[in-house]
Amino acid sequence: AQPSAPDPIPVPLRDLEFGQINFLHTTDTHGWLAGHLQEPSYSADWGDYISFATHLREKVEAQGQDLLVIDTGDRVEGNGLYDSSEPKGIYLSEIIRHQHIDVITSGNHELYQYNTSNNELLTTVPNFRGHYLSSNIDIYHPTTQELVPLAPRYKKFTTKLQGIRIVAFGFLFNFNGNYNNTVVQPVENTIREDWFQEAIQDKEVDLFLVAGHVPAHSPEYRAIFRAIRKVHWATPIQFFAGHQHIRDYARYDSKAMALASGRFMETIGFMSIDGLSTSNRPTVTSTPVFKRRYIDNNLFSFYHHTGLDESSFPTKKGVEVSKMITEARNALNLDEVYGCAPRDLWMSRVPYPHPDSIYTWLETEVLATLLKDDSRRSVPAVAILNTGGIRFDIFKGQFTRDSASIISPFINDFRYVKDVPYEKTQLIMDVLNKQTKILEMSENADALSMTELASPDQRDVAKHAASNQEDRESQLLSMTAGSHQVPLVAKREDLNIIPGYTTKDDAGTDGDDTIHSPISAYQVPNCIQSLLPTNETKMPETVDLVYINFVQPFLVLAAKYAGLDIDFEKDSEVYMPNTTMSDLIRDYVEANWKCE
Ligand SMILES: Nc1ccn([C@@H]2O[C@H](COP(=O)(O)O)[C@@H](O)[C@H]2O)c(=O)n1
Ligand SMILES: [Zn+2]
Ligand SMILES: [Zn+2]
Repeated sequence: AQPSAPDPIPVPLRDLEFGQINFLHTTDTHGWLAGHLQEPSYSADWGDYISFATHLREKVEAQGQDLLVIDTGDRVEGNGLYDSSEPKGIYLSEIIRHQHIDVITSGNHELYQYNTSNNELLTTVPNFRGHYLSSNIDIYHPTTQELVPLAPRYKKFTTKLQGIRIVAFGFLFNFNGNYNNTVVQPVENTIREDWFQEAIQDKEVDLFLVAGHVPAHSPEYRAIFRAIRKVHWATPIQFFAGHQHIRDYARYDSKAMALASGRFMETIGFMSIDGLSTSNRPTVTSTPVFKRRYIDNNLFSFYHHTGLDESSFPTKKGVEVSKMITEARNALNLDEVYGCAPRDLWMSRVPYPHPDSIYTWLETEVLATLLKDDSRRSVPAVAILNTGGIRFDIFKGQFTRDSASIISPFINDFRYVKDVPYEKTQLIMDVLNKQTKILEMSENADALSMTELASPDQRDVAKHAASNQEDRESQLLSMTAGSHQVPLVAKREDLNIIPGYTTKDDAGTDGDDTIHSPISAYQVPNCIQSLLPTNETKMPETVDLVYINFVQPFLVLAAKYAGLDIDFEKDSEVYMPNTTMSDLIRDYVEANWKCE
């Protein structure tokens, strides 16, 4: 762990249940390779994860079993370790490569910017040659301009000890917000291509492995499941999922499961399968047994699951990588203190609006006081911000350079359109905040989902049904009941129960390794707004409509719905040039949050 990371708290744990093949899975790490420096439950770093995977591999291999390590993308954007370097990501790529990863894929964040996807092609793919898979992404090569697959479409391999014959794919969900140097083919089209159909015709396969930056419960994974089942009615399929930033597990049938392992290095997903027919043992006919576990990323959990301790756990490589992270953080000055937060500000632990809501704080304090273009000082404005642009809570205490990247990593401009009737801006807000898909009537027929504007974990509305009190209480009850059904090795009287994940998924409520008390979660809107004041006291008739540029494609549709004829490409201009949300937050913190 990093020198300033808090010690983990001893808590009751559920064991891992191993099988013929075992998996460790990360997704949506978004640069958090240092772990969480303000939260003991997630305080292990990438070096610790390397030690953990090494020991777990030794442990299962000693039993004649296999271990594979998977990562399903969104490794970039969201933490100072990635976003603070110039160019971005120079330290991150060097650190990540030290983990042995058997199957690795791209997320959408690898594709938003021209440089990020090129960095995948020129650095990450070669670093993980033979392991990086990209079934539905092509890229215009930066030197030849030729459209080429980002990485091989699929691979077939046999595991070391069990001789399990695996055909593996690497998918990205149907993403259309990529920069124009990449092409993401819809999954439903990809699975009709010859290479995919040939790959799934193979009869000598014991397991299909579909790794992807795709939600566990999604039309894309259902389509892949159906395509494989048309040819192989009974071959087991293991999906690894991501993008929604939630812990989740989907059961497609008795032999096809999907595991999603959260976000931001909070969770190391574990999966095992037993009872597979293999090249070594071809005759097993029973239904395989799938087990899943969401491991809290901290040393207490790692020691427990490996049976090791403070002195026997660290490996040479793990310690070296932890040191690389410390050195990178120092070189980037990530601990530089901008101010001290007087209280916690939450994304979804409190309702919105609320005095402790980060969005209420942004609306009423940050945007209202600091967002103003010099040339538009006398013009009132309504500023619209997508809640998904805000990525994490603010904890009471030191607010650092790292915190600024963590809360708001994106280089999004503010733009504006002048003379928009105030009433229409409110209609636009209503449309943006509907949880609907809108079909663009113009030249392309892509559906834009307004929920893309929100924080990723807000998109699965069903999951958030769990935010109401009744459901939380029943979760707590079933969690306690569940704890009787699985081994609870570390349950001792002196162990605390602390707030954290209490996951409910298709296999029940016993997936988390750590028994936690629940945390409240409330739905927040897709977009928030701030009325930027002038000296005028009465409500203006027309305003500047100011917005974060990420919102523009959605705004185009919402404005049409509101009956406005605005050509956003032509009619909008940059508002407060060279200013990002992160800059405004930093300015606010420096001016208002003095440390004692
Ligand atoms: N420039 C950007 C890019 C993304 N966002 C927000 O992030 C969401 C995607 O995040 P995942 O980690 O789930 O892939 C996206 O839907 C936006 O809400 C942004 O605000 N600005
Ligand atoms: Zn993500
Ligand atoms: Zn994503």
